[in-house]
Amino acid sequence: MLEDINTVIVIVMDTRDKGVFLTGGAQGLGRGIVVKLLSLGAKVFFVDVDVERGKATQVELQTQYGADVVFFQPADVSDGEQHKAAFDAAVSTLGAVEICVNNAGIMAEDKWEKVLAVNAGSHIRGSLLALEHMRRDRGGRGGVIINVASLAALYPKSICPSYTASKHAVIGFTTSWAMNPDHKDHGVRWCCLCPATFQSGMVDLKRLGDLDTDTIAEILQKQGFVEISQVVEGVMKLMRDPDNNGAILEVSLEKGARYRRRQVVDRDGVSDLVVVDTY
Ligand SMILES: NC(=O)C1=CN([C@@H]2O[C@H](COP(=O)(O)OP(=O)(O)OC[C@H]3O[C@@H](n4cnc5c(N)ncnc54)[C@H](O)[C@@H]3O)[C@@H](O)[C@H]2O)C=CC1
Ligand SMILES: CCCCCC(=O)/C=C/[C@H]1C=CC(=O)[C@@H]1CCCCCCC(=O)O
Repeated sequence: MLEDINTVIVIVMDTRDKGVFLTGGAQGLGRGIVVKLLSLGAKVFFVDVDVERGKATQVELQTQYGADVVFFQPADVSDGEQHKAAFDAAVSTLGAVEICVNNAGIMAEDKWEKVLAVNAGSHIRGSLLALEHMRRDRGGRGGVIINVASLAALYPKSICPSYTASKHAVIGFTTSWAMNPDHKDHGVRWCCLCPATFQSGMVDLKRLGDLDTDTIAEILQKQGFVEISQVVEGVMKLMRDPDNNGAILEVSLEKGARYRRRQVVDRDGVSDLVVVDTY
């Protein structure tokens, strides 16, 4: 029992008064993460391209948690200027950003350039903005960057190749920065989240382009959905676990939350990174 109480205290202290910047917070997983962080005492600045839904979410959450702890700014994060302006506004509003969650994403195989710009481009830009601001060797406070990828980042998915490519890019970028030789001086942890399918605005078969929606609906029905609350807990685990720089956390219905390790192996004198199983 005492152990349980201590655990709760550690979690609360970890996020209380921390400044959070999150993309795609108006609905779905992003909104779930915002709500959880507010309930743990963090201050959250979120952006979304869906202005109406973003404003409604802000009003609802300000009523529940207070007008001085949650802020919304409309921004299309596939546009570099809008994204940077929003990040800068978050820093001046919150004082500092210590947690950055790059979450905004789309599934639209008939618009592959947009898919890459949002799912990969905005995660890369958001991470670089956050690193520059957070890094201790340049006067920042350190922090954690969480990039929302997908199980589709770890396997090929024949029904959504562009989406899958965008998510593979997120893993490659995030784990590469985690291996930076100056990482300890930066004081910034790099993490990836790889959830299985969950019910959200994205699971709208009309948005998958020309694909056979009946087949996909059948696959999804058979696979089942992980709960958003389980995925949010995965994000909290990534934030809390102190020694998980470079972590890839998978969250699935069958296996729950489990880390996947990438390891450096030496094959014939050539160093290589491979995904190995869980720990
Ligand atoms: N729903 C699922 O089954 C899974 C989703 N994911 C990932 O989780 C993340 C969140 O997705 P969901 O909550 O499912 O989707 P969602 O569609 O419910 O929410 C995504 C939010 O991102 C916003 N957004 C989209 N493009 C944007 C842009 N250019 N600028 C700013 N905001 C933008 C949307 O307006 C929306 O509010 C995405 O990165 C997605 O790829 C990962 C695995 C499974
Ligand atoms: C097990 C695949 C995990 C992919 C999860 C994801 O990032 C996106 C999920 C979906 C969003 C809208 C959809 O319709 C999604 C499902 C498409 C993936 C179906 C995978 C079927 C397969 O295993 O090949």
